[in-house]
Amino acid sequence: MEGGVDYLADERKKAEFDVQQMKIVWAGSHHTFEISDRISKLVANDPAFSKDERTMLPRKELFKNTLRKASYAWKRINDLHLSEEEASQLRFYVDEPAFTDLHWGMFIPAIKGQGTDEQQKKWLPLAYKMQIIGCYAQTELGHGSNVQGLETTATFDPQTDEFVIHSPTLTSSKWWPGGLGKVSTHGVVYARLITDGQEHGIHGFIVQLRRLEDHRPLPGIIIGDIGMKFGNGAYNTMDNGVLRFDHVRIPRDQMLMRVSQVTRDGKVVQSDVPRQLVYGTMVYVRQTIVQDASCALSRAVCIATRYSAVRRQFGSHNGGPETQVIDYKTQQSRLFPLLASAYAFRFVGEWLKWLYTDVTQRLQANDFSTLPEAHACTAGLKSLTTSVTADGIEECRKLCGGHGYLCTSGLPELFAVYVPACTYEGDNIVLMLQVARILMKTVSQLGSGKLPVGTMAYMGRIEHLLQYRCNVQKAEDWLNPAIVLEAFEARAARMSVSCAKKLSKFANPEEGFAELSADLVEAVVAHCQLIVVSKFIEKLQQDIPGKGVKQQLKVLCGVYYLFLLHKHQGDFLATSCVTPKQASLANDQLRVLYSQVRPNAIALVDAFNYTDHFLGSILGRYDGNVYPKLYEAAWKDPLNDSVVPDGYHQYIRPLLKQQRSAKL
Ligand SMILES: CC/C=C\C/C=C\C/C=C\C/C=C\CCC(=O)SCCNC(=O)CCNC(=O)[C@H](O)C(C)(C)COP(=O)(O)OP(=O)(O)OC[C@H]1O[C@@H](n2cnc3c(N)ncnc32)[C@H](O)[C@@H]1OP(=O)(O)O
Ligand SMILES: Cc1cc2nc3c(=O)[nH]c(=O)nc-3n(C[C@H](O)[C@H](O)[C@H](O)COP(=O)(O)OP(=O)(O)OC[C@H]3O[C@@H](n4cnc5c(N)ncnc54)[C@H](O)[C@@H]3O)c2cc1C
Repeated sequence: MEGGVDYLADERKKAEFDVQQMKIVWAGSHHTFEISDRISKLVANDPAFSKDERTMLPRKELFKNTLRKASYAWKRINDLHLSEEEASQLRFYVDEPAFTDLHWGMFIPAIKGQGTDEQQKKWLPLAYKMQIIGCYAQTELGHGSNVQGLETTATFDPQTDEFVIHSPTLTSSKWWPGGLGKVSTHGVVYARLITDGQEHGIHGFIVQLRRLEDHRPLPGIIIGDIGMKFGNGAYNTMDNGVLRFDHVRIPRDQMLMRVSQVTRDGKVVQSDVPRQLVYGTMVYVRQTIVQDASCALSRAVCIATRYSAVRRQFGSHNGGPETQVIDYKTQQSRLFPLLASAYAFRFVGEWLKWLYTDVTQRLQANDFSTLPEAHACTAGLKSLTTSVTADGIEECRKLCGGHGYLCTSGLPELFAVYVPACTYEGDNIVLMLQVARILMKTVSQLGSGKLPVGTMAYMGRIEHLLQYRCNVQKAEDWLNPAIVLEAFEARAARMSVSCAKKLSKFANPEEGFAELSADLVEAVVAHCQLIVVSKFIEKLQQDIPGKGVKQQLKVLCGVYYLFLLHKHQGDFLATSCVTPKQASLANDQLRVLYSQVRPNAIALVDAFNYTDHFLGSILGRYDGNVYPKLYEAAWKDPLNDSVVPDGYHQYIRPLLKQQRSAKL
């Protein structure tokens, strides 16, 4: 709290659990809580990281300001000798998309994942010290989703032992890479490998783009920013770029050679690692995006929940206070499922991080068996969580009524920054269709004796799930996790099997897949929701200390799955996983759970431990002092710098004068 009156104090007193312990559950551990708490305050208390005017700055100023912040952040990281974990938290709490995200988040991971030991030894120290700044240059003007369709070429020249990087067409121009437009000195550039006139698929190459002396593009390189993007401030702090190559030469050892090598005489040698590792950086980032989803959604929910407790409309009796809008059942039924989803995504993100770490360790030991599971889970969960989060932020804006539309609510910028997550790192539909292929393959192999593993393991009980009948008889039965899991498993399995049956009727499976793709996406959604529900339930099986903490999480878990059951009851009914009566009981139980969330709502968002700086929202202020601050902020708008606006004499006065003379 920043001092002064706490207008939400009464709300905080209603909490039935230990908020401090919940903060630790949210953070993941005492250790991560301590770091994120300390670093978020460090950033919040430093005026150099202020975000106040961000939505009002013209692009050039905005961008320069981002450069200033990034350079200052780097200075603080070094001055304070921050660890890698602390440094990454600092960049997170600075809360401004910048070239550094791509440098640390994709360029370095690409070299780590696809470079040989020797290449890592050469390039990583330079990147870690930021003596070079890198981006991830994959997408082109003509192709993003279809990576195999990229047109940039990397042709081996045996005479000079070099690759010639070239953009043969306009559509082969690299287009979108963050950090490329104005900052990066280097890029991991994805191009079509050609040796001896033969094509060998897409590979990554480290290419220097700008001179280190004066930042000018190297010969043969055309480079710039692709222009303004959606929203004020928002993602416009990022220099997403365009890049063309005119026969640019790089040494042979700058092809990332963990997956395939090109020998001195131009032979392509495949390692024993699968080709899909070329896509490994995307798997890594998709996993981080799931964790980011819980951050973005929790942030919007925190704003909407606090404001809903402050805002009052209607319902005054005998001159008493009006009703807090959070007490309206409709408000609760829109807000609390999002609150529950924020927690659900936190836990599934935690699990996915574990899965990714496990897969990485296995890969290092040349065990590639869990790669398809990692691909399916990261692709599916990235799609599910970003879609729900983007829609959820917009719902939170609506939950804040008119004031939610003001930039000072923080919600418009949050939405504008967040919404491309549905597209970048793989368009959500394209990724869901990847999962659909894996689901269909799993179903088709069920009779072969090959047991499905990991998150698909439930398919191994297909006979049982096809015969399953839900035995809920009263509303409280829906609080039994075993019953819930079976209902979600049966729904997902039946939807997949139904698609597989339809698919088998097509003579050409590819045509069938295309024809049924909308149904397949629905089956994937059911499968991914099952994963999130099951990971939430698994979390509840852990030892969770703190008075009332586990109980609150149980309530939120119930809200999460019963809301899904209610929203998708069409699926559950159509697959006969529940009866209309059972669906109605689920909804009755959901209402009971909403009333249990209500007294704890403010404490549940306090548990995110967000500073007012990070939230960047007057409506979401910790102290709930909304109206005076909204009023104050309005006067800070540049439009209010003068009482009579610029342009009055040119445009308003002649207009008014003309109307007066017309009347006369
Ligand atoms: C503050 C934040 C901090 C850190 C985070 C940093 C940054 C994140 C923040 C913001 C993000 C900012 C920018 C985003 C950057 C980008 O957007 S980079 C560009 C991303 N581009 C994409 O995601 C492209 C999407 N397309 C694809 O992935 C592929 O083209 C495709 C998978 C859709 C299709 O590829 P194909 O080669 O045609 O494959 P296929 O024939 O369908 O499949 C062949 C087999 O390979 C398997 N497979 C596919 N992908 C993967 C993978 N990634 N990993 C493992 N395996 C994979 C597939 O299952 C097939 O397997 P089979 O067994 O059936 O052969
Ligand atoms: C803010 C932002 C930052 C980015 N940063 C980077 C970066 O740093 N580096 C980089 O390389 N790239 C970056 N990208 C590019 C991004 O990865 C691509 O835009 C993304 O992968 C989607 O590809 P696309 O643009 O080709 O979409 P398209 O594939 O053209 O999608 C258009 C529509 O077609 C549909 N569609 C496409 N294929 C299919 C199919 N097979 N079946 C059904 N429907 C289909 C999609 O669902 C979508 O509705 C960034 C993009 C954005 C918006």
